[in-house]
Amino acid sequence: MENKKELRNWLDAHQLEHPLVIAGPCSAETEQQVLKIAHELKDSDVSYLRAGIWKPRTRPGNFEGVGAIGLKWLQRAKEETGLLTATEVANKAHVDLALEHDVDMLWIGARSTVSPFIVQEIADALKGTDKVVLVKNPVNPDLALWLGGIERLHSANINKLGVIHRGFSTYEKTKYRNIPEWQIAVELQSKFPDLPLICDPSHITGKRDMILDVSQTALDLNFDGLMIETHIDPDNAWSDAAQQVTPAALIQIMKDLKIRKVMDDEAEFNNKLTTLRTQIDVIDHQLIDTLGKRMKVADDIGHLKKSKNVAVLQNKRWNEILGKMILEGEGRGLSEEFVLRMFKAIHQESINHQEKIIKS
Ligand SMILES: C=C(O[C@@H]1C=C(C(=O)O)C=C[C@H]1O)C(=O)O
Repeated sequence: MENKKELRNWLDAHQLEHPLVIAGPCSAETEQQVLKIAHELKDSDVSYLRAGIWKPRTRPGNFEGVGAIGLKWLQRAKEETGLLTATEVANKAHVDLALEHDVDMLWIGARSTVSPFIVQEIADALKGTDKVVLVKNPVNPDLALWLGGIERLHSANINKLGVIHRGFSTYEKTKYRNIPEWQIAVELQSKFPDLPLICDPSHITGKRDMILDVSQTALDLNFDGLMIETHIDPDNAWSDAAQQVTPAALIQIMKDLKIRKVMDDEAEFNNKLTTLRTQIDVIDHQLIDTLGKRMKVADDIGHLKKSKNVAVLQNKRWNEILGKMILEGEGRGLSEEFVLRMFKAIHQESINHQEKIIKS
């Protein structure tokens, strides 16, 4: 699949002056709950009312969604408020029911995107549809798998496509529920600049008080829209209580978000930008040059180790370097996380160089 301008058509047709907003409860719970949320969101920036009807839960025994009856509640919400509707589908039966109930936007969840069999089944069931279909990233940070989902839908003649970035699972405990790994979304944008890209800060953060901050980052990275879980009584929600916000909080988030332009034509701004970018280019050149020099020293160490039959990995020395560099980084405004990532990558390259020498 190639990038093409038309990929944006369905989004442009909304003629919005703000990011696309998809909001509503994690799960549809009762008809009254769905209708109340819809009415509270009716006059906001929200275009699509979302609600989970079938909920894929990590472990059995939790609330797994109300099922098809919830689609009738969405239909009624649309009739009463004019909001378009959106829900997750995970197999052919879901697709058939969603289409029967005229759901306007369907998305494939992160746990389904990992399975090409499931995505293909959904693509076949949706063949040629004029509904909007969005693909959430797979739970593991695999851009090819994510794009593979889009390509399967595209091959089934579905033209109103988009992607949702909901973060990636990790075994490590972090401040996020699912770490954003923004560079994956940035890479996706550079491959498909016209494919609408939506951020789901609710699943990235898992916590309502971090949603504004992550939404702002997404907009600063040129995301086209936001999907935010919204509930009239978040603390008593039947699923994902901690990450849902009230409709009033959602409206406030929309007010607080700063929408930035992609570029500005003013000459003075552009001159300054060019000067600063020239500085970055020079520094990047120095970085590569310095790294090349460091690897040459690692090669010399490799030869030395080979001559005395000494192991490549030297944990004590390595941990000393890491400790020192974290401190030095701190003094220069570099986060521990960044210094660790960067030096782990450098260490791996150094090991690869020495391995090559020792094995030769
Ligand atoms: C270069 C060495 O080999 C390995 C690579 C290191 C590095 O690149 O800094 C540090 C320790 C070793 O694990 C060394 O032993 O000093």
